[in-house]
Amino acid sequence: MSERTSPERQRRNRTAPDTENEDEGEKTRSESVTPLLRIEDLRKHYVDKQGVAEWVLSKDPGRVRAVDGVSFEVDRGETVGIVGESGCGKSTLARTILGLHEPTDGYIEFAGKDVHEQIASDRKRFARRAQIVFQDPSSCLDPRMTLREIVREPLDIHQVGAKAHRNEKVTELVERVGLSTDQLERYAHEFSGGQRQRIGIARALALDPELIVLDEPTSALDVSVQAQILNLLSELQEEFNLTYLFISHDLSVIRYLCDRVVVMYLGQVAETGPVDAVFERPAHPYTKILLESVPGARNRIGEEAIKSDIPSPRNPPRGCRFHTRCPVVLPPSKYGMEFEQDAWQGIFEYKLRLRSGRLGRERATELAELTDNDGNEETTAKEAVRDSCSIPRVLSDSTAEELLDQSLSALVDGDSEMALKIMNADFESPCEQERPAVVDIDIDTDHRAACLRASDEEGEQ
Ligand SMILES: Nc1ncnc2c1ncn2[C@@H]1O[C@H](COP(=O)(O)OP(=O)(O)OP(=O)(O)O)[C@@H](O)[C@H]1O
Repeated sequence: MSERTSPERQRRNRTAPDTENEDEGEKTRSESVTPLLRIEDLRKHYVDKQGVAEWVLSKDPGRVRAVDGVSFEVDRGETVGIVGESGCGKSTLARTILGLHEPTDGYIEFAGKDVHEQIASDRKRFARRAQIVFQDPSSCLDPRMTLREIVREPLDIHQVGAKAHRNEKVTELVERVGLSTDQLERYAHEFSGGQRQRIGIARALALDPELIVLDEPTSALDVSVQAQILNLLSELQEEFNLTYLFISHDLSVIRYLCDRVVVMYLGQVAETGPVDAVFERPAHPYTKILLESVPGARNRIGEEAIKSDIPSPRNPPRGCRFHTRCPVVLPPSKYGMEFEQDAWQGIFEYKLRLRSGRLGRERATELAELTDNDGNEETTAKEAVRDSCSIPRVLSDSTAEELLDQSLSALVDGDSEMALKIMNADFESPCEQERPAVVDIDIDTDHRAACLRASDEEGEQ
């Protein structure tokens, strides 16, 4: 890892928070330079209740590592996007930041102060400063309440001003989000999806928050309605000096709305930086795949473009979590970079298939039967396995060739365990061993990625 001071650290150094004079509503000098939100090595693990029997018997029930060591910052007035496939921990991250989940470990700072302490001393005050808008507003809009009551509820709970003032504020908010005051006595179910989302936004704005977490706020809406809501969010941000944390699957929406983006993979940060830098010069293989798999305007994550299914956060791969799907896994250092990349990817694919149990003697025989080679049975099966994993018939490195051949022989003899043992001992990628640190790609723009290839390049500079 670089000896240089990371941008995060540099920013922190110039901000020694002077929070003593921080009266409610008063912005101190330090607030203007301190990031509004600072997350450091945040973890949120759920107790895994899947398989109740196992859970009851086990003294150490399994854990779902939904968020597992995430660090980033959000400056005031910024919009930071959180993107990643379903299940990578985006919502858990958002809810933990807002204090809706207790973190397992790590630190969350809001306006220069520990969120945990802020919540412990005055949960209501923190709730006024940080609000959330959910994907499906219906889930949090009580069907027995009218539009007026829904938007007024936070003001009532927090006892903001007299009743007349609250009603006045409701009218202003309703008009500001593009709804009509004629609709104030209507119930939530009488509104369309887009209108319900406007209600959710008005409600989130009621307490004049500084931060709004937008959890997939437009993904349930039609494209045209989506654009209207995004425009509304942009206008509101400028008008009320809001900071947004914007969670989405949709890369085109992220690019449209966000200043910076955090790409998450299995509970960890894969890459982060300004949207233009990350979209135009992605440094992490996962980001590249996400971007390549989504041509056209509506850039949704094309999971089919990635080699295999996403592993479970219950049992994430060790080392780099992306190594089981990565198309550019590093070759073992003992073979050096002379190992042809294509050949190495084939060898690694063979190893992953062995490890997952997708490849055994039976499968090797099936593959051999599909070929029209009627030579020696063992040779045919070994060649069929090589072909199916795109491994050249002969590797240029003679030691590697000998070891791979031993593994293939064990496989076709029915000893998959030995076949895997050889591969584990002699073909272990650094990506399986080492969790990559998040390193600078471009220190000036705060573009960073967690990939051993990026670390190697940084080390060479
Ligand atoms: N209460 C819970 N108990 C156990 N596991 C949970 C709980 N909530 C979420 N998870 C698991 O944690 C992981 C992360 O879930 P999370 O909802 O944060 O992901 P996400 O990226 O927001 O997904 P999506 O885009 O589908 O909303 C998933 O594997 C999920 O099944």
